[in-house]
Amino acid sequence: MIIGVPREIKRDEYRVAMLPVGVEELTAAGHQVLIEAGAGLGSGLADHEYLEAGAKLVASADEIFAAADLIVKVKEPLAEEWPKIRPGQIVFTYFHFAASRPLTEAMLASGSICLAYETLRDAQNRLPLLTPMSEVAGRMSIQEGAKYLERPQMGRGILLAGVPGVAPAHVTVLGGGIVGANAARIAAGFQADVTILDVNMDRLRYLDDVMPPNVNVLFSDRHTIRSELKLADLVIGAVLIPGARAPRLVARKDLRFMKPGSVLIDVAIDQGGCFETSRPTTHSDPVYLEEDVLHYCVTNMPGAVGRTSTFALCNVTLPWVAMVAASGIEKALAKSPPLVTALNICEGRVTNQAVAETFGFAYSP
Ligand SMILES: NC(=O)C1=CN([C@@H]2O[C@H](COP(=O)(O)OP(=O)(O)OC[C@H]3O[C@@H](n4cnc5c(N)ncnc54)[C@H](O)[C@@H]3O)[C@@H](O)[C@H]2O)C=CC1
Ligand SMILES: CC(=O)C(=O)O
Repeated sequence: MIIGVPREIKRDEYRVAMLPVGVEELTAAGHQVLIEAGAGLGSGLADHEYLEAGAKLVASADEIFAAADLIVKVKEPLAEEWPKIRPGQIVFTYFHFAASRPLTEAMLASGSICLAYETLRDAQNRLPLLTPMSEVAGRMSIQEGAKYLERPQMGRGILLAGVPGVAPAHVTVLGGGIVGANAARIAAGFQADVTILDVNMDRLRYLDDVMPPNVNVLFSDRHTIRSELKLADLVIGAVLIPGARAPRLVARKDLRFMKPGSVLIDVAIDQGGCFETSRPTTHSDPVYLEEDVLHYCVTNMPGAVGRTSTFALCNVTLPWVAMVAASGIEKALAKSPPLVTALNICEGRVTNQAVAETFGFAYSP
């Protein structure tokens, strides 16, 4: 199979979808890997490392999209990439379809086969291709939150840890999954006073067992969220209903409960965001004020720490790329139930129920 790895073109995206070791493994298995020149530079991976591993370096994304049977990417295809995607071409990447009707319509029209990292579920019901980036974003959310709580960054001038005689910050984490648990652990390490809210009681019991003593867990409902907003200096939005648009847990009118200069980090923005006032931002221009509350809504947080994130992502994606390349898409889907859960769009049909329901499209199981 011909596998193509284009350079990511999303703003401030420094990840690449394949490591040189991946190229070596795939070429040893008889496949050809095309990589766009410079694709790895943001992650500190030079072209010659890919060449030495057996890749063919190509000058433009056009050549990759024209030749490859399987495109392996990091972020969702952007509008300028849509016309390059061909009927029957397999595209394996983060899509987050529920956050974008235009992207969903474009991929339906392309006739391509869209495998989304973020919905692939393993036999234990986990999301193994989302997890590493959620670990990165969860940990990063606290370092970004700490920075934007500083007064020169428009925050309320709060040190997460406090000092002897002055209380630490209160950090509220909405959603206690991978992002939430990683955020809570880092915030707790900073000595902040942390609360995690979730609707899954088993998850709350687990978090209660494993988290340090400065982390409390609460059931997530409207009243508890409102009480937390009154206390919080920093709120992390980390809820997920796989495939679906993120539930809106905080309305604009709820922001009046918050202290001016407090900070919201909406990690769930890639699925549309869990605050009514969230809108996507970039690493170059990450924050804005709404109702005196600072919002940080970067859709590709791990992109800023490209080297860490590229290794973490490629470690988990390579076996799936290798499987699709070895078997072809039909056989791979037939033998791998997890791969079926990654299939969101197939040659003009929506094959993920949550995506179909989000936009009112017919669902083709
Ligand atoms: N902005 C970015 O760069 C990145 C964003 N993400 C996003 O972060 C989000 C969270 O991802 P994960 O932690 O991996 O998901 P996860 O599935 O591990 O955790 C989500 C948690 O939300 C909980 N939840 C659902 N509805 C809730 C509600 N109404 N109230 C409270 N909790 C609720 C679930 O029970 C679950 O524990 C996803 O949208 C993911 O795509 C992940 C990585 C990078
Ligand atoms: C999960 C995701 O969309 C990202 O890592 O950018």
